[in-house]
Amino acid sequence: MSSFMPIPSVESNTVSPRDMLMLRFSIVVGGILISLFMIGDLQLIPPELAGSYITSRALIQLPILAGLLAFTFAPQFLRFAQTAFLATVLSITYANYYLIHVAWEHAAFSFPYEGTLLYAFFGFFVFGMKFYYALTAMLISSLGFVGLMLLDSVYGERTWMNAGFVVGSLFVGVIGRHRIDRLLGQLEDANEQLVDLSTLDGLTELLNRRALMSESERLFALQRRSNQRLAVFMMDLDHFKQFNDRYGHQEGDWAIRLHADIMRQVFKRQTDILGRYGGEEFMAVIEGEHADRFELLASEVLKQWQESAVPNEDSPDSKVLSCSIGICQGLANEFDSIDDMIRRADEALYCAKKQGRARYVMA
Ligand SMILES: Nc1nc2c(ncn2[C@@H]2O[C@H](COP(=O)(O)OP(=O)(O)OP(=O)(O)O)[C@@H](O)[C@H]2O)c(=O)[nH]1
Repeated sequence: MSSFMPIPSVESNTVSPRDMLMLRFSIVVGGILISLFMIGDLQLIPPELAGSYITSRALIQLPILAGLLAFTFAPQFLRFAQTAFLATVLSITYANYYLIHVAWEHAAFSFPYEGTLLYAFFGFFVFGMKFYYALTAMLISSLGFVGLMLLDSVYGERTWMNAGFVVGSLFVGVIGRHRIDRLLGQLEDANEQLVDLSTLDGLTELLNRRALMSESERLFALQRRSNQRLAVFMMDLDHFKQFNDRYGHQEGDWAIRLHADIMRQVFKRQTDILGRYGGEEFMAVIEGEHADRFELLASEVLKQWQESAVPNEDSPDSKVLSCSIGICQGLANEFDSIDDMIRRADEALYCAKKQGRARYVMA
C-alpha cells in the first residue's frame, strides 16, 4: 500500500526526462572532449601517425559514443544502460590502447596513457556505472594496459611506474564508485522510511488519515471516469472505552492492531485502500462489481471478531469485543465526492451503533 518513491537516477533504473537529458548532454560533452583532444594531439604527434590517430578517434571512438547516444532513445535502454556504459568505456579504452600500440610500433612515440583514466572515470562518475560494472571495467582496462606494457615498453624506464599509476587510479575510482553506491542505497532506504513515516499509521501500519484520504480520492476519481462501483466501509470498535478502562491502554492498542490484521485478512486485493481514520475508527475503500460482495466482506469482518472472542467484560451489550460497520456503496457517479460517500458511510455506522452494534448497515 505504501507507494515507494525511488530517487530518480540512471543508477536506480528509474529516470526522469531531465536525467535522460543530462545523460545525453554528458555523452555529447564526451564527444566534444574527444574532438578537442584531436585538435591538440594532431599538433603533437609525428605526422606519420595522423592516419591511425584519426581512424581511432574519429572513426572508432566518436561513432561508439554516437551509438551510445542513439541507444539512449531505444525503449530497452534503461534495462541495458549499465551494459551499454561498460561496453562503451571498454571499447573506447581499447581503441586508445590500439593507438598507443601503433604510435609506439610505427613511430616509437610514447602516446599518453591519461585517456584510459579519463574514459574510466567518465563512465564511473558521469554515466553513473554501478559498482560491479565499474569493477569489471577496471579489471579489463587494467589487464589490457598491463598486457600492452608487456608488449611494448612505451614509457621506457617509467613504463611500470605508469602502469602502476593507471591500475592504482582505476582502483581508487572503483572504491569511489562503491562509496557512492552505498550512500545512494542508504539514501533510498531513508527515502523509503520517510515515505512510510509520512503515509503509514505507526500503531497499525495501515494508511494514516492523510494518505487514506488522498488514496481514496484517487480511487474515487478513477472509478468516476468509467462510472464503476466502489464502496466505503467505516468501522468502529464497540464500547472500546470500557475495554480500555478495564484492560488498560496497551491491551487497547493490541485490539486496535488486531482489527487492522482482520482488515488485512478480509480486504486482500492489491487495490483495496485500508486506513486508520482516527482513534478506534477505520476505513476501507474498495472497488467491486456487486453490492453482495461488500456485504460478504462486512460479514467476514464481524465473523472474525466473533471468532477472536476477545473479552470485554464491562461492555453493556455482549461480553466480547466487536465492531460496527457502516457501508456506502454504488456507482461513482451517484456521489458528489469521496467525502459524500464517507459521510453516508458514517451515518450508516451510526445506525449500526444505534441498532445494537456488532453489525453492519448499508447506507
Ligand atoms: N488504547 C487505545 N485507545 C484509543 C486509541 N485511540 C482512541 N482510543 C480510545 O478509544 C475510546 C473511544 O471511546 P468512544 O468514542 O466513547 O467510543 P466507544 O467506547 O467505542 O463507544 P461506541 O463507539 O459508541 O461503541 C476512548 O476511550 C479512547 O481513549 C488508541 O490509539 N489506543
